[in-house]
Amino acid sequence: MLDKQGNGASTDNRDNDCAHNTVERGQQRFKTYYEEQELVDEEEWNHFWNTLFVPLPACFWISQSHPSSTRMSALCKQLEAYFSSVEEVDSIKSSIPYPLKWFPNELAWCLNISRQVLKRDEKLSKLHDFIVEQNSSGVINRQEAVSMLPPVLLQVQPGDKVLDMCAAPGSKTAQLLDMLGAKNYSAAERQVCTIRLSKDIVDIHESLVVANDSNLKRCWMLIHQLKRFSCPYIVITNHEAQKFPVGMRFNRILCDVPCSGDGTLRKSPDLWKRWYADTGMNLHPLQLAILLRGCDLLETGGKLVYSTCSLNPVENEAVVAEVLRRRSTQISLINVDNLLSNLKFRRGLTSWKVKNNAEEFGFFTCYEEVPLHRRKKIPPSLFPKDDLKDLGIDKCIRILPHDQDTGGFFIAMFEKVSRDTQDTWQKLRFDKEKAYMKTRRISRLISDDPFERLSTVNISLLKTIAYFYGLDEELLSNHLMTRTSDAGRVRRIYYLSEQVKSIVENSVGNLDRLTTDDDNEKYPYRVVHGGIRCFEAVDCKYQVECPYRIVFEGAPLIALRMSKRLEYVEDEEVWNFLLHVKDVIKIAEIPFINLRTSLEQTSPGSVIFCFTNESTKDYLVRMERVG
Ligand SMILES: C[S@@+](CC[C@H](N)C(=O)[O-])C[C@H]1O[C@@H](n2cnc3c(N)ncnc32)[C@H](O)[C@@H]1O
Repeated sequence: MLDKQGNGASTDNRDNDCAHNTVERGQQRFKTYYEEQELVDEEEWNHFWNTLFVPLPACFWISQSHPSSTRMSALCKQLEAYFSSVEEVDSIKSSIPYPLKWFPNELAWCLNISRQVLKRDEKLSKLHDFIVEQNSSGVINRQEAVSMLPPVLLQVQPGDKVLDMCAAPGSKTAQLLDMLGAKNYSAAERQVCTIRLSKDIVDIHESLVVANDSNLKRCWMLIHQLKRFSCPYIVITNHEAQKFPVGMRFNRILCDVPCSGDGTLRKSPDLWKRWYADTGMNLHPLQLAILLRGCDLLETGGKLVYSTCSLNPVENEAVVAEVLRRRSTQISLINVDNLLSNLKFRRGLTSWKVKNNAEEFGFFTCYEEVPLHRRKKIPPSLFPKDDLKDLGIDKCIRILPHDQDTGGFFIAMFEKVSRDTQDTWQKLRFDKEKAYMKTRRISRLISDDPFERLSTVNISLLKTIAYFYGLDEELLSNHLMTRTSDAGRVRRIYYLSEQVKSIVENSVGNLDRLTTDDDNEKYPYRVVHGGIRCFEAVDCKYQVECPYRIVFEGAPLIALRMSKRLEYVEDEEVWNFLLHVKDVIKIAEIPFINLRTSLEQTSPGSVIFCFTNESTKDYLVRMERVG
């Protein structure tokens, strides 16, 4: 291993220790590369370098959409005060929580202690258990501090159309959904089937969040991560972001591209042995293509955040500068200083060198130095040019690990200042047609069950549900969809907002119904998931009028519109009683006469109780009468 000064430190078994050697070589490559880039001043180097070997503090953000968020914020402040007053125990003293000053409303906190120590130190076991519990119940979300920055900058508002181009595993999408006001239901709430009746869910339908990732398995991770937000306006798509279908425009785009990730070396020291300058260079064309497509998908006046957890200028400034050149009349960089007061950051670099991989310690300073036979692999866009100041590259920001005890990160924020030029538009149309033809060819290979309107697949089922729950037939007809065209095989029924519906109706599975010459912007999306599940089939052993129950996620949305099987309850005792019902209870054993009578008069199927008492207001309980 290198010592903290970056010199080779000898260990007795070094020659035999292959793993150590590979780590050491990675560290040496990193050191040579970034010293050459003059990422930090010479006198700062040791501080920067040493920090890379210190584990990261544990950080989390508090979900503002969670009913316990106010309580949690207050608790963090109390903990801060309490820990500050404890004197004798070092591990406790050093774990004083502190709020991230740049995060709005003091909703993000760090403990001055790594996750590993928090796990191991017995004195901190209660704190550790508490954090794990709060994390699994969705009140807090553990995330590296710098990785919380892009959603903070995007400042999404209800009504926004948001695209997260490389979204998996979804920590930033979760933050975006939380900011949009999507309701976040805790595991505990799920267990007891209690949910908040959220009136604003009606008003936020106009929002749209498309979470995309090119890796299908990681799209499934996205579904898992995001399902705690009961949200009719989310779509998860599976595209290479650089080829994301053009047509629909977004006013907020997150472009958190795949990168070499050397800003995460503190969290994942394993990366040292895989650290090569080539990684960043090889990713540069993909990052450039994704960002270009992002800019093309942006509405005029819309904002896009480009981010990487890499320190490497070829993945950062070089990509941003090239996009500014190629879309010079349409986009510009935004100065983020005012949005991030209290955050220490460095301005975008205006000079860097490109690694010459033919030589161990060689660098090119300009494109002209690249031999002709290697120019195919080393594009000119990797190099700094004289125009960087004019392009405003200093508006990009780089967060260095030693400045405030974080990981490394890079961010550039763009605004679309004018519409696409005719040229860009022609090219996009061409891309679109190519994508359409290609998707047509491969569509038979994709086992993608298309979304179908329930009204088309099985209108009598729709009518049964509408009648049974007292729901408006027209509303259901407009929003309910299922993923089969076989009337007899409908198991899950989803509620999709208008915009989500229009996306899924343009999906690969519906390809045969699309045409490219349609001015209505038809293009095939590959939809993995959309909207919110509301009903599912039950295989009943007893007689039911409607064999479809209301599922947990969809209940707040559906309950608001039900005129049957919905009871308002004031008595707080009933609430406490229902919370503690385990599994099945006999109606005759219910100690509350009103509740008992009401259930006796209700036929089998889902029933929803809404609570009106001050302390339980806006919560509801979903129960099944099973016989
Ligand atoms: C840096 S991670 C994104 C992290 C994510 N934004 C979050 O906060 O949880 C990059 C993601 O990009 C995906 N990816 C890689 N190449 C892609 C491409 N061409 N188009 C879209 N996604 C891609 C990877 O599967 C990976 O999930």
